[in-house]
Amino acid sequence: MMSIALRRSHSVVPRQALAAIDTLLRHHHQFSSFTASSTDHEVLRSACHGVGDIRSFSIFRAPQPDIPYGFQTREFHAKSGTLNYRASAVLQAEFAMHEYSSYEEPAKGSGDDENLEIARLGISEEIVSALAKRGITKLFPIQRAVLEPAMQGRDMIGRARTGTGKTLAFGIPVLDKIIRFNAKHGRGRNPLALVLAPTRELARQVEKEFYESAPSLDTICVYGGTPISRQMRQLDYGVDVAVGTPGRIIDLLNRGALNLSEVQFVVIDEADQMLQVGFQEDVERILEKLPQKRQSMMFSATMPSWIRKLTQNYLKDPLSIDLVGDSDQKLADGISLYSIATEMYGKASIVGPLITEHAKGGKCIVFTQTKRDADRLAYAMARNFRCEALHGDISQAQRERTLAGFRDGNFNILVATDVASRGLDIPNVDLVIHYELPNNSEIFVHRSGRTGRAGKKGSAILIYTQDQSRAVRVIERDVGCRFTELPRIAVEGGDRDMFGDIGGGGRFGSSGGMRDRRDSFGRFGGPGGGGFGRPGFGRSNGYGGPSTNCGGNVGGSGFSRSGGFGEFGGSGRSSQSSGGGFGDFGGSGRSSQSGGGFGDSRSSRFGSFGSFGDDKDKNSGRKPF
Ligand SMILES: Nc1ncnc2c1ncn2[C@@H]1O[C@H](COP(=O)(O)OP(=O)(O)OP(=O)(O)O)[C@@H](O)[C@H]1O
Repeated sequence: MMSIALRRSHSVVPRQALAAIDTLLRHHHQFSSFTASSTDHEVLRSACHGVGDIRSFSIFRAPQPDIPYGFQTREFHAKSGTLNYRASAVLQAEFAMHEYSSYEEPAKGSGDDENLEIARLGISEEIVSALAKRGITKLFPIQRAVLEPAMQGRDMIGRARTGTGKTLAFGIPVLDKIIRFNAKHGRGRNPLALVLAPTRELARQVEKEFYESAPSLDTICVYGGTPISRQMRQLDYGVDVAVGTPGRIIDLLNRGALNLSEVQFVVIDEADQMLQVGFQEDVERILEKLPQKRQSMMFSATMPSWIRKLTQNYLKDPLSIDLVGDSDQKLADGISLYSIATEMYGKASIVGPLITEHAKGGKCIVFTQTKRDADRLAYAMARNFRCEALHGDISQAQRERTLAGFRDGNFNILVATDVASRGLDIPNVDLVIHYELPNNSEIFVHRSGRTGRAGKKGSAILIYTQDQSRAVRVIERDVGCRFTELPRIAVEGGDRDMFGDIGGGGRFGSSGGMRDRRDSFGRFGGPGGGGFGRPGFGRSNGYGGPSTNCGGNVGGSGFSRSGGFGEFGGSGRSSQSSGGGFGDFGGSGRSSQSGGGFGDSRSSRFGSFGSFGDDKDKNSGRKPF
């Protein structure tokens, strides 16, 4: 109880005081003799005596009618434990089930529209007004479909097109139930809801959406790459909803910082991506730790066997809500699709003109396959555009800054790997460019779905080379779409200057300059320095397999780079010592394409385009982000 009360002080208490609070929290086991009837004041006093330094807390103001001790306190559900936390998980779950089964859907209005009006659906006033402030007054179809069964406590597995509001589909019922529960039983320390997301960015976004929809609730977002101590402290203060990536959640469980015994709602968002990023085991371990009596909801774009297994093992009589179904069209309606053919060496050069013509000054995301490509392309484009790269090798803090900058319009072009392809909700992205074909049709749908969100319009352009035409047809078939073919764009500088138009190919061929870019671009035949034979490089069949990233070690001279390629020419293996750097593109081991070397890595991926529609990235076993 005390620690929860202290949590609220975070925003008003100076750092020294927080340090003292931390000390206090570390010693809170000493206060287990406090009775349920202790007032906050008594608790604090006793606590301060407990650590022998009441002066540390002189910043706490005298009790005021509504803000005792200068910070808000948290009311508790039940007076059960020594620390005055709410009742046991079992009891609570019983409360919850009882309570939620009493939810009655309001009488249906006469028109469809009325049934979508959020204010008329019996949802907590707090949520209704928070959503209204954000301009959200009517439910989207997936939200309408989920609301009633979710309010009745049904487990479910849901699916809907990108950008159609899945987060609020599960968010509204979960938040509403917690608000009702807290109103009746007071608030507790351990989370009542747990949301698992496959990426940090997605977790943050879900938490933001939750927080903005029910500001009175305490939400926490936990993920790796950020100090765990802060998250532990926040958990100690008490939360209503925990959102996070499975890895960090396991870490917090192992440290005893996260107690899932009171979780009543669990949501697995983007469940199939959990599989792709290798979180299966963690997800299952977490699910094992949850109380049996709970409501489970899962959202997944596809149903690979692991998801089916999860559904069978962890969901009770789940309802399937599928707003995509076998419908041919898998993309949201507002997205116009274009394709454009180019030579491999000309790809980078046409990105600029495409952006100028189709994004019209608005936001654009360019998707590459590899982190290195994202860096190189962003670097090259930065000459003419405000643009940044986003991928998994960039530190978490920088990733967050980059996303915030993109959201806020500080720059308009994001060059990203598939780390940004799923779930990210960035308002008003006008254009998505598939600089390289995605590994499969699902990824195509997710990447394209970064535009045309929430009923808005947008465009997606797929850049392909002639020998990838078949793969383009496969996407059309799988996604149920048809690309409008754009006229080819003439590439200035011919095949010797693939980055010429956007970044100045000459720069990258030289041996000076930035390490990363220097070797990358030099390798690929920038006129200033690389210039080794594209054809030879292009025809290097059979490289690939478990390649390691060695580009950074390659020196600036064309000689060493071309030496590297020699290594790749048919060795089937790249290694750090080979000096080639081609390993960055860790392809499938099937390069069928001749032409620019840069292109080879990609063509290698799509040499195996038969993997379209599969669950897994079959290309290299490496994650693209
Ligand atoms: N009922 C609504 N009215 C207006 N806007 C909404 C509504 N519901 C959600 N939105 C907005 O629509 C956008 C897309 O929602 P969300 O990110 O939940 O989509 P999604 O279906 O999860 O997409 P993805 O499949 O790409 O993850 C968000 O900006 C969200 O705030």
